[in-house]
Amino acid sequence: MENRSDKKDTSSDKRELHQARQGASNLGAPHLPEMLLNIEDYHKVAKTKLTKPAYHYYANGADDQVTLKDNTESFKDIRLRPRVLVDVSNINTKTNLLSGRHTIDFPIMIAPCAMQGMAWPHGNDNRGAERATARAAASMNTLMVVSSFSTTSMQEVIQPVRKDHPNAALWYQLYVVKDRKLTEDMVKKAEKCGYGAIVVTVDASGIGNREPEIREHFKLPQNLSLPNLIVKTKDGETHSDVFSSVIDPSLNWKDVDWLRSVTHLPIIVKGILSSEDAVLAVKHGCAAIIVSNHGARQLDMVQSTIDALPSIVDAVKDCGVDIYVDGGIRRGTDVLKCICMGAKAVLVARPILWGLTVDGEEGVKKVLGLLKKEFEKAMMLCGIQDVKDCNRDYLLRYNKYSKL
Ligand SMILES: Cc1cc2nc3c(=O)[nH]c(=O)nc-3n(C[C@H](O)[C@H](O)[C@H](O)COP(=O)(O)O)c2cc1C
Ligand SMILES: CC(C)CC(=O)C(=O)O
Repeated sequence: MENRSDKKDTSSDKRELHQARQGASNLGAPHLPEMLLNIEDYHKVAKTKLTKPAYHYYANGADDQVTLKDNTESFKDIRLRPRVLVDVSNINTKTNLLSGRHTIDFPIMIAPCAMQGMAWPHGNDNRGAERATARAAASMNTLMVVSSFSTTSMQEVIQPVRKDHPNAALWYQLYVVKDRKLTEDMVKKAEKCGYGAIVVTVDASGIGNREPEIREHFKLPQNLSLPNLIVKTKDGETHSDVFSSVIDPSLNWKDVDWLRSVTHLPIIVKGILSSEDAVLAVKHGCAAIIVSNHGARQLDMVQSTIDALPSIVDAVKDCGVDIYVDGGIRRGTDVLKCICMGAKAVLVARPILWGLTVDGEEGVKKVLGLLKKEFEKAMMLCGIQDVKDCNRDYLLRYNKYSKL
């Protein structure tokens, strides 16, 4: 059995949550919701609630998971260099994206995450998960990127959310599929239903070798589907089989030009790790780039994203494109380091999945709220009044005692 339940909150759900909290407390995790103080607390509780295959699909990285560890550990090699006696009675974290196309309250966005239905199998016919995430993002005044591999169709995510939050900011993440007509249809549909940009993922010509999920025989549960791709997995078929059969490994820079020709939406490339590719993205008219190693789920042994970020910023900072970064961000101080290094905003994936698993929309809101609060406190204690003032003078490379 893959899913815990497909019904609305009932007393058995509450019993389950109580048991999960008790289990979590045996694992050393806090059991009172108000004691979930940080992202790792949410992770511990989520682990007790998810099925083993789903947990391994969400949590793990590729091969020996060297980069997975680096993504979080590399933040520790950078230390903060605060300034004092600065008036920080009003901290401003409002951030403009894509030359003012969107304004978000704080520079932390939700990264595209496939198959959220396993984390929150509630709502109409199991289509509530991505909606819960989108509602949480909208009510916190930040942005969500919806995955091509979502378990709720792109229309069914955006339409109900926009009813309550007419300005909800959502972007659509695109996997370019071999069937270019379907790719074009997806892009046009995203444009029609109100998504604000197309985020094309470019680091997945094939799926990474994720051994823990293979060992656990991870498969999308039969009661879930991938409606954007018009795919329902067949018996015995894994998401990796689906991925290999639909994703186009011939994708190249000419396709980025083609994408720009079929939509008016800004194109953002996700999965850039070199300054050369960042420069190419600018040449091919992309509006923004996301420095990402796909949460270390694709190619192991690549650089952590916080280490890849500075040379990319240096290469394209004057070109008028936004630079975003994701990977291993778990604390407000991590966010501050990214912004001081030159990113406009960051994205988080796994923390959102942990919040969604623990308490649906409320859980995602709490996780976003935690990161926001930690970020504001880090700015305050660093003597930074406005996100626009973040720069590398606030950073030190630990052990090398040099400024970045
Ligand atoms: C379970 C899971 C599913 C993901 N699905 C997608 C996806 O559909 N498309 C995509 O571009 N990236 C996907 N990613 C990668 C994230 O968007 C992001 O790049 C990365 O996970 C950020 O690192 P973090 O999880 O450490 O925050 C996924 C990541 C996870 C953990
Ligand atoms: C279907 C998957 C390849 C989605 C994804 O990007 C991921 O699991 O990292």
